Amino acid sequence: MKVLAESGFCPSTGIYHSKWVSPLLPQNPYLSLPSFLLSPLLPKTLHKPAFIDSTSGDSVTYGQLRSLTVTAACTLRALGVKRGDVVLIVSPNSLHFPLLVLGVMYIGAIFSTANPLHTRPELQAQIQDSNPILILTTQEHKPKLDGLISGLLIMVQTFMDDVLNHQPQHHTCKSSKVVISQGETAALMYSSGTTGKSKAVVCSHGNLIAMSCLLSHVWEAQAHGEACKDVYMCVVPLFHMFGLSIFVCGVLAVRSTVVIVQKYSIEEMLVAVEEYKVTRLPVVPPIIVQLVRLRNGAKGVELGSLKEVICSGAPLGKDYMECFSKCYPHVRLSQCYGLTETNGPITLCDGVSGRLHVSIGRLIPCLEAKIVEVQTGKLLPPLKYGELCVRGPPIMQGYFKNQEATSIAINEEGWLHTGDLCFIDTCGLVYILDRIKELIKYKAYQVAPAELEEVLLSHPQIDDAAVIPYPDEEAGEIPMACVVRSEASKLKEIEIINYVTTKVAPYKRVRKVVFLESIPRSPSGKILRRQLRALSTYQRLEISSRL
Ligand SMILES: CC(C)(COP(=O)(O)OP(=O)(O)OC[C@H]1O[C@@H](n2cnc3c(N)ncnc32)[C@H](O)[C@@H]1OP(=O)(O)O)[C@@H](O)C(=O)NCCC(=O)NCCSC(=O)/C=C/c1ccc(O)cc1
Repeated sequence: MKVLAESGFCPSTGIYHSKWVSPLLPQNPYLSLPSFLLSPLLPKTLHKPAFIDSTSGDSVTYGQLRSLTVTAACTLRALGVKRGDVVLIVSPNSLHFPLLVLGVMYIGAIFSTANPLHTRPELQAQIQDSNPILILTTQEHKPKLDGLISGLLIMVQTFMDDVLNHQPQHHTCKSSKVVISQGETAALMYSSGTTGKSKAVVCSHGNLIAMSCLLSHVWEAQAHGEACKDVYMCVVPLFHMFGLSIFVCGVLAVRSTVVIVQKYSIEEMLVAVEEYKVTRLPVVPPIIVQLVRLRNGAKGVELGSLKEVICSGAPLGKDYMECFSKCYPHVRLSQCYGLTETNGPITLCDGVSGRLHVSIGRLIPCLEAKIVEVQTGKLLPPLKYGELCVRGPPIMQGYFKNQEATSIAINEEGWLHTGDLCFIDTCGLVYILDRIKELIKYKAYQVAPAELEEVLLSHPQIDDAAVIPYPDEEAGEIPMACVVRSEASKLKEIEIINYVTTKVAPYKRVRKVVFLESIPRSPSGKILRRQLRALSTYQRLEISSRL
């Protein structure tokens, strides 16, 4: 088997291999994510802050994180949470969030999250699917959850008060430590996948341990063994995989510090970057857009400590990349790419510079990729584009209780379909051209058209509907509804927008409507989304010619 050194492509198998030497992943089959991340702590790490709250300045050191994880685990046990039980967290970012993740996983329970902006019916659907025994939430979000669960509903603050009050007893808890195998489920993280409604991704301890090791391997190489000196800022949600993988798996593995921002605003972020001398800032494209606008608005932001801004979660326009580099010449802008289904980033820009930053980087160690021609299934060599499929240790176990969706996403050989149209160049750099999957990305949040179509069809005056992405400078894309009104209906755009608004989380709102005679469908009834997207392009041309 001959692998081409530059691209990592093997012509005889059609597989692309990571160019990184694979680090040895932990071989012990009985290892949990918390034990892997926190067991061996050097004396100098014990007193180093792992997490800092940007507003209050409160912090949790690595030593405290370890002991509080054990106490949180004991407190959960005392509440009746057992191995295999699901614990759902409905909370925005906070200093306690990572501790809750680790505490739940420490006793072999399963950690799950929901966006706190979800409506009561959206939360109810998720609760019915994962059946949590305990929900931890905040006062603000409690009313939406009251009565939805037969188990316990506890405030994060109350839970934390309990944890902090019981700390001295943690030795008794330690003695009852559970032996957890790498194959056990650690988390259920919801994702729309390539099609349909939200589904729970089953993440094993082994998946998350692999992600931690692989991120740490690349970051250490990039920082010449001094990755612990970096200070990260967390402005993206920890309840999604992008945030969770970077700020819990990656950062703890390299023993860096994370400054957590509870509620994002560009002003708060910039003040905190300066105050805490942040060096690496993972963001999503709308934040880059805001940073560029701010600089163009001549506000004096220097971001002197910042070395790298890492953008992911949705496509970043080339123009904005160029503007950003002009506005902030001392800051390297790089991209990375991953899915909830890959448990975090699977490509990283490891120091690429110049024009190459339009690439999403190279495959992380231990990852294999294929570029598959969509029509024929043929495997393609460098510079030819097709669907990116990936295989390796961080790839999910499957979708929870959903064999059908799992077998569509992952084939028998373990290849995950990403639903993204990509090519890999002769140097092994990966580029995304387009999305084959149905997803819409509003501010890098996933919006599943099928979910909004169901809401639209529930309106008595709507006969048929389809939802497609419509480009938007600030949000990346907005959901646009194509609607067929029932006969004699005079339903207006604003009425439809308001109707959907009452039923879904704010980021899923339909923000534009067009009325059609019919929705183009295949003979089997499938919406022909490409045709509709062409129509949306036509609409834009029409609008701009009228301006
Ligand atoms: C920081 C952002 C960019 C901006 O925040 P924002 O502008 O303050 O707004 P929000 O997003 O918090 O809120 C959305 C909407 O809800 C509204 N909202 C707010 N709270 C309220 C309220 N209490 N009442 C009613 N309305 C409200 C808010 O005003 C806003 O409305 P609008 O202005 O119309 O957009 C935020 O959108 C954000 O964090 N986006 C990132 C999302 C994200 O993490 N995506 C990744 C998903 S996981 C995944 O798919 C991939 C995994 C992955 C893995 C590895 C990788 O490398 C890459 C990816």
